[in-house]
Amino acid sequence: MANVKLAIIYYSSTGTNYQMAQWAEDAAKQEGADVKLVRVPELAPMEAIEQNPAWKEHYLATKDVVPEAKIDDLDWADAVIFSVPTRFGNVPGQVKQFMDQAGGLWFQGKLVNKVVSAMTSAQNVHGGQEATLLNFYTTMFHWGAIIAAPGYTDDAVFASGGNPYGTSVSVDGEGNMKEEVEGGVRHQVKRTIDVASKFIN
Ligand SMILES: Cc1cc2nc3c(=O)[nH]c(=O)nc-3n(C[C@H](O)[C@H](O)[C@H](O)COP(=O)(O)O)c2cc1C
Repeated sequence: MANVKLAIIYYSSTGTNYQMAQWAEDAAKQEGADVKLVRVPELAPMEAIEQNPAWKEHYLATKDVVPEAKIDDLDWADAVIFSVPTRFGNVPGQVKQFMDQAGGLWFQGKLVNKVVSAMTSAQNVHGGQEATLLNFYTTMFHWGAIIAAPGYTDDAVFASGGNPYGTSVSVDGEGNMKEEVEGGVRHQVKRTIDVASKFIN
């Protein structure tokens, strides 16, 4: 039985989605998947990043440590976990720019049947987490991808706030997560790998 090739593609300004992506990486390794953890390239000018100390600190801490996501990672992967923060109920421009480069793969039909699942964060408890995930999944419909949303398939979903579209968390002004969502992340990854394994073997 071949291992599922799982790309974990995240964007994070201040570390929340990086933490979620790291939990996802650990869970995927425990499931025996071939895992790539990659970050969506930063597009903001350094002057903007420097105005937010938390953003600057996270950017400098990860820029030479975590490989940048490449469109080839989408081609390589059987399954993809995305983790992206909420920007006014949608994905950050950095993520949109990355996804917009997938046109070539899409045209060749190479995104069909990718098994995908997404996670997010926002500052407020009701800050648009569900909207961000639904807006993101619209692109997945266009790919012909198979969305392995958590639904209510495990107690870990309820314990993580009960978002059936994908694990989501809220963060306070200091960047601390307000809910315990690690269990939800781990369940979402396991479910994504389980679904993907049905397509590759
Ligand atoms: C331009 C911008 C728009 C944002 N919009 C929202 C929003 O609509 N609702 C909300 O609760 N938080 C909003 N946030 C807060 C981010 O979602 C939050 O900082 C992010 O989830 C933290 O994730 P990170 O640490 O991985 O960057 C916004 C932040 C920025 C910079």
